Amino acid sequence: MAPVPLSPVNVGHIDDVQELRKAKPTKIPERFVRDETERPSLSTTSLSSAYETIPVVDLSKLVKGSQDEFQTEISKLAVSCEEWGFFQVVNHGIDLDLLGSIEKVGKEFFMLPLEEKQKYPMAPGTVQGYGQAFVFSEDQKLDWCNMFALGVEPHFIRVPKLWPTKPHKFSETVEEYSREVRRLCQKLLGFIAMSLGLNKDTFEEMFGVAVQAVRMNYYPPCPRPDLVLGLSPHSDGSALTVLQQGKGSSVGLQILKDNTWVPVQPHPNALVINIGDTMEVLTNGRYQSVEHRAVTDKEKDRLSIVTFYAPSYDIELGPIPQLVYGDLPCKYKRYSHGEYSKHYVTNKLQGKKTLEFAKINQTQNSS
Ligand SMILES: O=C(O)CCC(=O)C(=O)O
Ligand SMILES: [Fe+2]
Repeated sequence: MAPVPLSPVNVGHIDDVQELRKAKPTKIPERFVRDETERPSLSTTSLSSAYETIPVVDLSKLVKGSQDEFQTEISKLAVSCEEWGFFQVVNHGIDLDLLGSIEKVGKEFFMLPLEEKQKYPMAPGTVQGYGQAFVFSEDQKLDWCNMFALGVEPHFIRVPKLWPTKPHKFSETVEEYSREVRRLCQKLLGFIAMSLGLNKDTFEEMFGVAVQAVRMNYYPPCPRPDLVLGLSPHSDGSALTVLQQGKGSSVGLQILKDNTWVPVQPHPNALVINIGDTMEVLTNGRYQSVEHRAVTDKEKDRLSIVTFYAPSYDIELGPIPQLVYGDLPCKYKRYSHGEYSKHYVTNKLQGKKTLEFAKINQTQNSS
């Protein structure tokens, strides 16, 4: 969430999705209706939950398991990162009451009257505050989602006037939650480094004071879930993302695996972790970010609370030398996360297109 200069972007009128729903339109407004190829049609969605479920990693076995348990779990972590780019983590060490509290204040925020939420507006072309991010033109399709996002760490990325005073305890819960999630990211990065045969501190040492942002996505029920998307397909610009799904909400997150959209079944008390574009670059493509999207439900609403964790904006990074070897060419260039973040937040969500920014043209590279 790099601070982006305000540019005069003409995004046209963006309907607030909760207000739209209250008005009960007989037809979904055209700006939300996806072209046929983009609709969440059943043909491209896996229905077989039996074997198509993302792996579950037990963090307690990595932190304090026996040597055998550690080995089994670290191999599972490696397979999860390499083959799925996604996993769910259980026994993650974050107090379940805190997960309940952030969900509660998040929901309460979205239930506030529109005028109250609009005290924290997301200006066109920016990504913090209440509104819809990643909208850059009048003819761009809109997601069936209201968002509220905050830069959290380091402090200079915070925009204090966007931190809500209502609901009571919102801001202090975000603080406490973010502290715990930061610790979790640090632990996970240590084990991810080990799963690659690297020193445990590799990422923490490279990252400097890591950038952390939180985004809450609220998806109201939609009368025509077959026509709209809750969130457009994208990969995250982060190194790691931690996603919490509201308890009892509909299944909304889908990930693209072998050209099929696989739904992520919420696992009780687990957090969903995914590899972001930055990790793909640092591992020279060994752990790749994976395209994902959110779909909506006819009856149920859904809240997701998403934390993005990334290196400091000003440190130049590139593929880790130990992961560029043999005849494996270096596939990505060096740049700072600030540069990437600026590129990411000034483009619409479009699958993995944003990562083209980082790729080295292989023909050029080998000549
Ligand atoms: O709501 C979800 O499950 C997906 C959210 C997401 O991918 C994001 O905020 O980057
Ligand atoms: Fe995402």
